[in-house]
Amino acid sequence: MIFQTPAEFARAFTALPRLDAQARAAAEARNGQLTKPPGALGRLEDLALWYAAWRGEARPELRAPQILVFAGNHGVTARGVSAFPAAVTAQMVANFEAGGAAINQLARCFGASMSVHALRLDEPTRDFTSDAAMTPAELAEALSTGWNAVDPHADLVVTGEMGIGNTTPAAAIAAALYGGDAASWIGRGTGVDDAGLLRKAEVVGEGLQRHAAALSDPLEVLRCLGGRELAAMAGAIARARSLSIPVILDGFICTASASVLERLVPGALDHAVAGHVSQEPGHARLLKALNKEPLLQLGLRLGEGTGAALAIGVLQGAIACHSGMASFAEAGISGA
Ligand SMILES: Cc1cc2ncn([C@H]3O[C@H](COP(=O)(O)O)[C@@H](O)[C@H]3O)c2cc1C
Ligand SMILES: O=C(O)c1cccnc1
Repeated sequence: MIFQTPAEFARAFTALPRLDAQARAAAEARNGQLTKPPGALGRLEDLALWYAAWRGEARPELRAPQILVFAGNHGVTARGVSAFPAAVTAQMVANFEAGGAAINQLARCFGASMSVHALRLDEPTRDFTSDAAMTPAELAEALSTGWNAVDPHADLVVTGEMGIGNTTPAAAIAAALYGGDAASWIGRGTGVDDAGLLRKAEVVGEGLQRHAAALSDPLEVLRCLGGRELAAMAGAIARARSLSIPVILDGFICTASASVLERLVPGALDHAVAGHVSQEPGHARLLKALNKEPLLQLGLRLGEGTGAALAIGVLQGAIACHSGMASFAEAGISGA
């Protein structure tokens, strides 16, 4: 599907499939019989039930996790908002393709397929303090790239990103969607110093002011303040929902992209869990706003999908226990 306009995307992202309540009930009944004290596997139990409900199976398996890494460049880097030069985005894409990045190692660890999608790296989005980051056609193209990248046969999707400067648009999107001043949503990203932090707050504040009239529409928030890789992540997460494929969200940037969908259609992220909470201070705040409890807290501040990839391991464990354990009756074990 190629969306010509953001409105076409919005039309495709309506009448979303719901979780399978029957499968969930059957999975819950099964969970109650397994050879452990009730609730002893803690959040792993909730995780297995969530996965079963979205896969429509009482005893699901996780066979084909798909990691999608989207890359984009940002005009706002001219404002000195990152500790690294914009050229690093393309250099890291080459590193992903050569298998040398953190996400490559984690994808291999957890048996996930991984693909990298560079979005017009030689055409950075416009600096959002002076102009909308993208035209409607550019936004539609990036949403389409993400939408089409999802393998309909995948049974789990993780979206990651690479884009020097992109903690700044992520903060701007979060502020536009959930309110609060710019300073409360920014963080050090790749490691900017105190002066860099002040610049980021200023830049986000200017962007919010510049586009104030447009910010009641979530797709306009994404178009005016976002970036191509953020839009592609939103497109992929939306497509996964339309296919009832569960999603693990990564860090601040991924979660900011996903928030656009939740604002567009309340409940749009019911098929998604938060893989981790990153060091970027806005991330914990955004997860609270979305009412999502992160699975891991490891002090990561990398992106690329790394935190979500690690959480694939947790989900694998949850599903292995749920679907593989014996019941009390099968094992001949006495109940409480
Ligand atoms: C070598 C390198 C690899 C990365 N992988 C992810 N990021 C992360 O850092 C960037 C966001 O931080 P900021 O807004 O401060 O630029 C994004 O590219 C993100 O994916 C990286 C950054 C660098 C330098
Ligand atoms: O939370 C994230 O995803 C993140 C934080 C810092 C840099 N890159 C990504």
